[in-house]
Amino acid sequence: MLARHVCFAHGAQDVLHDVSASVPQGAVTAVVGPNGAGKSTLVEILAGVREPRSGTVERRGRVALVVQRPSVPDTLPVTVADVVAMGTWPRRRPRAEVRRAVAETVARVGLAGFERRPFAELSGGERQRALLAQGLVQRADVLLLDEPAAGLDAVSRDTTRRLLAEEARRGVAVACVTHDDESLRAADRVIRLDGGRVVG
Ligand SMILES: Nc1ncnc2c1ncn2[C@@H]1O[C@H](COP(=O)(O)OP(=O)(O)OP(=O)(O)O)[C@@H](O)[C@H]1O
Repeated sequence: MLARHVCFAHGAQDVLHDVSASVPQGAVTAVVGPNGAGKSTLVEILAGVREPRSGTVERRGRVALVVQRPSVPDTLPVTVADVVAMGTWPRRRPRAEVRRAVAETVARVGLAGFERRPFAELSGGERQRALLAQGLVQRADVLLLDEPAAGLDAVSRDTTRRLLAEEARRGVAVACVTHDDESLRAADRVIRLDGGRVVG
């Protein structure tokens, strides 16, 4: 995946200035920089949920985006298994295969036994892991994540890093916004943003 000369404005103000960056297959790319640097905006543009004001994004294959944990109404009647299964919606698969993939992926993120729990009843870190599972179950060619380790304990952060490395090993182009030094060290490549520009 390749972004070329991307500019993006929230309202009248540009928050990304002439950003060019690549997210190659088979590698984990960390997207780092201070608060407000434009990391989430860049990931949303790479994912195609926002359109650049100018510049281009070249995408190959299917893209999965893992958003930061959303707040959900307590009464929202969806379970962990439902949230993960939503990741299978873009590509129709036989029901038995969906069930198997959901169970496998829930276990990969360490949530085995939580399948029937209402999503709204999970802790913040558990929700984040369910959303990671929703991204992984898609088996997309590009996996984009906005701070997947935010609020996770050390063991879960470690699991998340290992899962992203596994995805990269099977050829996925992984890009991950992070503030965490361990994730930065574990990444194969880095896109460093500051003030909406690529630096360093
Ligand atoms: N919906 C919005 N409307 C107006 N400005 C916005 C909006 N979303 C983000 N911004 C601004 O765009 C800039 C980049 O925000 P972005 O969320 O991409 O930064 P970030 O690097 O992901 O920050 P953080 O580390 O705090 O998550 C910031 O100055 C922010 O205030």
